[in-house]
Amino acid sequence: MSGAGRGLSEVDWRVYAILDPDFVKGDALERARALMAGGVGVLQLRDKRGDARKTFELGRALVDAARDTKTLIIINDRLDVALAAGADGVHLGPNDVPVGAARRVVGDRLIIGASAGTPERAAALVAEGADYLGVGAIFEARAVKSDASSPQGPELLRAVRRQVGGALPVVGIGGIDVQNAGQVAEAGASGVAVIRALCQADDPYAATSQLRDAFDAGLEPGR
Ligand SMILES: Cc1ncc(COP(=O)(O)OP(=O)(O)O)c(N)n1
Ligand SMILES: Cc1nc(C(=O)O)sc1CCOP(=O)(O)O
Ligand SMILES: [Mg+2]
Repeated sequence: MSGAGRGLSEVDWRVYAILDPDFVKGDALERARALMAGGVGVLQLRDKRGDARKTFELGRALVDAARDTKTLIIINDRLDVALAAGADGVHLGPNDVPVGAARRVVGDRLIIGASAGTPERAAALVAEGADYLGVGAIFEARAVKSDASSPQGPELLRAVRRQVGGALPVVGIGGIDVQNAGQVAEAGASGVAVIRALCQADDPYAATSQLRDAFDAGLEPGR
């Protein structure tokens, strides 16, 4: 059960927005509100340059803004900030607190997401207690994350699904947009995690539903 009382099975993973203040056009909180109105199921705060206080303050504002919505709020990297801000969860990568250690501290109080770049890593993270996986880089993403892997293509998602089965949500990440979201759905992902496609869209509300439609189209049989 998440910090806000929502169970994992109630979450709509199809559009997972990552709000990164370094890439947001305009005001971050205003954009977050538009994304929530557009129906993003998950919104991650990825604040790579803010200090803990600044991330806490924006995180807290996002938690307040999400209160009467179905959007889950996740904090990137910082377990302490996720707990203090009352977020639903934390997303942990290879340079963050290990998933198993985080799980021992928070039990079921937080959803714990983790980054997997290979099927083997995905299996290890599931064993450590991850609730969902972010898998990438699917397409080119080094303009946003300088240490992202070279593009692995949707085949990486297929390989991760073969390894971990359907037991937990798996979102693709890296260079995903309305043009290629369908390929990510076809490869077995539960959703698409995106920065530029939503942080830089002129109309974030419309962009959210376009991305969801593109993802859904990839799920249609015989496509
Ligand atoms: C949903 C999702 N998947 C992967 C990542 C990447 O996390 P990480 O590898 O820790 O890299 P940074 O984003 O912290 O630079 C993510 N943030 N979200
Ligand atoms: C934060 C992040 N993680 C990645 C990974 O491969 O783990 S790629 C990436 C950047 C995603 O930004 P955009 O949607 O604009 O490509
Ligand atoms: Mg990280």
